[in-house]
Amino acid sequence: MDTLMYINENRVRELLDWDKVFEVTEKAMEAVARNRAIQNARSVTDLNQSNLLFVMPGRLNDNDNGALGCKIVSYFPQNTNLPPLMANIVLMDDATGALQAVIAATEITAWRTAAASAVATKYLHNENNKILAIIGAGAQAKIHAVCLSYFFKFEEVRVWNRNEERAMKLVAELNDDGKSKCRFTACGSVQSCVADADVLVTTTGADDTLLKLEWLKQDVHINAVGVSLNCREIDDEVYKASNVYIDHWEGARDELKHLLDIGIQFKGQIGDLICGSIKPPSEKSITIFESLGMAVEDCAMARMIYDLHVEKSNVTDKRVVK
Ligand SMILES: NC(=O)C1=CN([C@@H]2O[C@H](COP(=O)(O)OP(=O)(O)OC[C@H]3O[C@@H](n4cnc5c(N)ncnc54)[C@H](O)[C@@H]3O)[C@@H](O)[C@H]2O)C=CC1
Ligand SMILES: O=C([O-])C1=[NH+]CCC1
Repeated sequence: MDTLMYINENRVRELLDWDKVFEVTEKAMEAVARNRAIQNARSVTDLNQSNLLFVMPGRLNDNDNGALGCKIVSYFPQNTNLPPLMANIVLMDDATGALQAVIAATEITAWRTAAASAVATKYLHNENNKILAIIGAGAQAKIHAVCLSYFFKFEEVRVWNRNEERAMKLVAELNDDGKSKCRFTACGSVQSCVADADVLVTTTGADDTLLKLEWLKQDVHINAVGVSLNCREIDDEVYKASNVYIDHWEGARDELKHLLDIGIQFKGQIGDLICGSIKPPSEKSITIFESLGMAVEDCAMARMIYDLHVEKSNVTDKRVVK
């Protein structure tokens, strides 16, 4: 009988660990700069100007984390009983292209996106990180609060959301969790949230501008995570005053045309910083990591989860479709 190996969200959650996810994500970002990754610009299907379908194929050439895979992500922002963003990865045998497993990737997407921001923060703003400001209070906001407070010594993590109640609910949850020593607070305005912030994360994908240059510290690092067809959550003046980094050129040329159109020249990929082929700015300046998300990060994560699952479950027959 044919059997399909499906690794579900609960099992994926059991196997995730921040140090490992950071290592795998950093290696995938580095592999992009070393030309050991294949990923074209992804396909983004506009279902109705709000709901989106992303198809993200990639291949990562790496002894430990190498993989061939394709992630399919749906983003239905109005979902209430289901997560707005849901994803699955089809993992294939690198040598033959045969199907190996289908892996639930909603958690993977959250974790590797936050880990990519942590990697970017490590290379662009590794010191004096006291205040973290997060714009938005959805899945990405929550996972960034958890991840960045795990890797950096923030004293305070502030959250702003257009619906303040949701921000208050999220910070109550984070404070109750007790895993982090820092204080989580909700703010009534974007301006009060970002004032004096050392690191900032934007997670709304809003098509109206939320973030103004005059509110920001002169050397704040921004992880710009929101992605939508018309994402404008950061004002053009902020980009013009900043050193802007990307995760991969193929995606940036396709999905960040609006920034190229206003004359922004990207300084390079985060992987280039990891390899040392480019250096972070020597002068005090605002830095932005314009995160789109990469298929090869998902390939690396899928390989990690598959290997851990097989090892820990004593799976003897690794073939999926017989
Ligand atoms: N860079 C990357 O690798 C990834 C980026 N994303 C993007 O991150 C964003 C957030 O994803 P999730 O947290 O899963 O979504 P979510 O739906 O759980 O959270 C979105 C948050 O943004 C707020 N928001 C939405 N529209 C807004 C507006 N016009 N003004 C102010 N606030 C607004 C919502 O109130 C909510 O707090 C999306 O744009 C998604 O496409 C998601 C996964 C990976
Ligand atoms: O990389 C990713 O998975 C996504 N980026 C934007 C929405 C989903």
